[in-house]
Amino acid sequence: MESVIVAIDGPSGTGKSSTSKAVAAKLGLSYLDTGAQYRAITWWMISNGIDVQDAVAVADAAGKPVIVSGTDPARPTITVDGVDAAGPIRTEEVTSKVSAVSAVPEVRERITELQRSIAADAPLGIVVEGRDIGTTVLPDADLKIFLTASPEARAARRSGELKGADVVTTQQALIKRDAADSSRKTSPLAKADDAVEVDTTELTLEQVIECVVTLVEEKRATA
Ligand SMILES: Nc1ncnc2c1ncn2[C@@H]1O[C@H](COP(=O)(O)OP(=O)(O)OP(=O)(O)O)[C@@H](O)[C@H]1O
Ligand SMILES: Nc1ccn([C@H]2C[C@H](O)[C@@H](COP(=O)(O)O)O2)c(=O)n1
Repeated sequence: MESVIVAIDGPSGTGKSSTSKAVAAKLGLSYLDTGAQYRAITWWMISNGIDVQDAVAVADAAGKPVIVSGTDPARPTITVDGVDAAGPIRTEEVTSKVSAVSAVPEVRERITELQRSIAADAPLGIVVEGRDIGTTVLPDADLKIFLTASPEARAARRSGELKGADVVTTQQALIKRDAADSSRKTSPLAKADDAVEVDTTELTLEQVIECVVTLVEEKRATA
C-alpha cells in the first residue's frame, strides 16, 4: 500500500493527540506529536536557566538540545539529551512558557527540519499533529484536517483531565495560548486552504476517529 501523510492541526483541546494516535494505530501508521517537541525545547530552556522572554537568548540556544521523538502511536516517546522528557514537558510552567519559545523563528526552523525528516523516514506513512503542519511543515500532505471545538467544550475536556481544575480558569488559559499561537509572525496556528475542517464540539472521540479514518481511506482509494 502507498505511504500516506496526514496533517492534523487545530487549537488546544480539540482532540488532535487522541485522534491522531488512534487513527495512526488503526491504519498502521507512525505518529508525531509536534507540540511535545516544542514543549521539550521549552523544558530544556527553563532547565538551563534561559529567560524564555529573551528571544535572542532562546534563538542562540535553539540548536543545542538533542530532541528525539519515538513515533509508535501505542507508545510515543520524547527525550531531550537522552533524558525521558514525557513527564516534565506537561507541567504548568512549560505550558505557560511554550508559546513564547515556539514563536522564535530559529526554534521553528530547527523543529520544522526535525519534523520533516521524521515524516520522510516513516516507512508506511505518518499522522503528524500540531498547529502549522498543513500550512508550513508538510504543505504537500496527502490529507489535511483542521479540528475545532467550542472553547467551552475544550475547557471541559481539559478540566476533566486535570482533576479538579476550574473550568473558567482553564478556558481563559486555552484562549490565551491559542491567541499567542495564532498571532505569532512565523507559521502561526492556521487552517490550510485545502484542509477539511471537523468541528468536534458535538462529536464523541470515537466519532472523530471514525470520521478521520474514513477520510484517509477515501483519499487512498482515489490516489
Ligand atoms: N470529541 C471528544 N469528545 C470528548 N472528549 C474528547 C474529544 N476529543 C478529545 N477529547 C478529550 O479531550 C482531552 C484533550 O484532547 P487532546 O489532548 O487529544 O487534544 P489536543 O488538541 O491534542 O490538545 P493540545 O493541543 O492542548 O495538546 C483529552 O482528555 C481527550 O480524551
Ligand atoms: N506545530 C506546532 C505544535 C505546537 N506548537 C506550540 C504551540 C502550542 O501552544 C505548544 C504546545 O502544543 P500542545 O502540546 O498543546 O499541542 O506548542 C507550535 O507552535 N507548532
